[in-house]
Amino acid sequence: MTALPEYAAHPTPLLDAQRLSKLYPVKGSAKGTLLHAVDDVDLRIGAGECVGLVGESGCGKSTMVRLLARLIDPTSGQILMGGKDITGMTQAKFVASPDRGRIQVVFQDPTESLNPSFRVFQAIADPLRRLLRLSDADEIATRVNRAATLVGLPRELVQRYPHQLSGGQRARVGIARAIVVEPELLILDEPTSALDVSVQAVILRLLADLRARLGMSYLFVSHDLNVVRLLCSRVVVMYLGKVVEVGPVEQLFANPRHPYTQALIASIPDPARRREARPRLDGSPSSPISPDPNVCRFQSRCPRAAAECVTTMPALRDLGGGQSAACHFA
Ligand SMILES: Nc1ncnc2c1ncn2[C@@H]1O[C@H](COP(=O)(O)OP(=O)(O)OP(=O)(O)O)[C@@H](O)[C@H]1O
Repeated sequence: MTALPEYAAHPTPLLDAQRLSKLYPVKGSAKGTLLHAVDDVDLRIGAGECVGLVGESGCGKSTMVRLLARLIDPTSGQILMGGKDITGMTQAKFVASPDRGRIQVVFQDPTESLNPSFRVFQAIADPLRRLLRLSDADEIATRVNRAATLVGLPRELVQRYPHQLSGGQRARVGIARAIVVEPELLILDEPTSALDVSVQAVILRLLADLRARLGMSYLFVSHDLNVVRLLCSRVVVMYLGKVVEVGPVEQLFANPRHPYTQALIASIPDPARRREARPRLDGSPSSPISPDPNVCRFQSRCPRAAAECVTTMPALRDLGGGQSAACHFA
């Protein structure tokens, strides 16, 4: 796919994937039949930029994540990190290279990515030892404690095992493990989909805060367009292994060009329609605290018309301070 004009805003991208492909043999089919899990994809992420990657299940998002983090080798194509080709070496060599710490991934299910026999401290210290080859105990402790504080993990939890934590706390440990090596790019692969809705909102706000504080770039992979709209400035839409549309988030939502993007946006639940269909429980249209969990309690003070509210997650609308910190229009 040729570069689109919006890339011009990032002339020297932090990450520049060029014509990236990953082909898998199809089991049970005629010999030589290949599945194009990722098919000739260009993707650029600017320094400090938050890019959303969306698409339906099976379109190739996770394969893209694994390729970009060099967890698997591409069939063809190049990945440049700060202008340096990181596909020149095999995945096995990349793991041992200093570039490994520049890209970190927060996976979907924190439980799966945490070693059950590691206490939280060990879990966060592990990438420092493995990727940065640190061995000084004081330096490791300082860095682990700093990362734990940044993600809001209380000190007393640092000596616990993963099974002694809540889902939200485990998610924080997963994020701390990723940021402890101070990556330039954080890839978030559906980071909240395994969490309760109320915890999702808190973790999304934490991620937004961390990006603002640490200046990292994010690739935010999600099937939830509302969340992508809240957090990202640019969106990449994948369909059947290909990128079919790229654009600034508001432009893409206002004027989707590709039929698949149009269908994705049309499938977003319309909160305004739900509100009309459902009678107010207290019978009072002006009640400041809505009993309807699908109606934002800050709606009366919101500069946007109710129909324009992008947030369908009730808890995300309810983060306090008169207007949600995560609200796109706050
Ligand atoms: N190791 C593999 N071997 C063979 N096929 C694979 C492999 N990994 C992924 N695929 C196939 O590649 C395609 C893309 O899979 P991928 O997991 O990247 O999609 P996805 O968009 O992340 O889906 P989901 O949102 O459900 O995780 C799918 O058809 C999948 O079956």
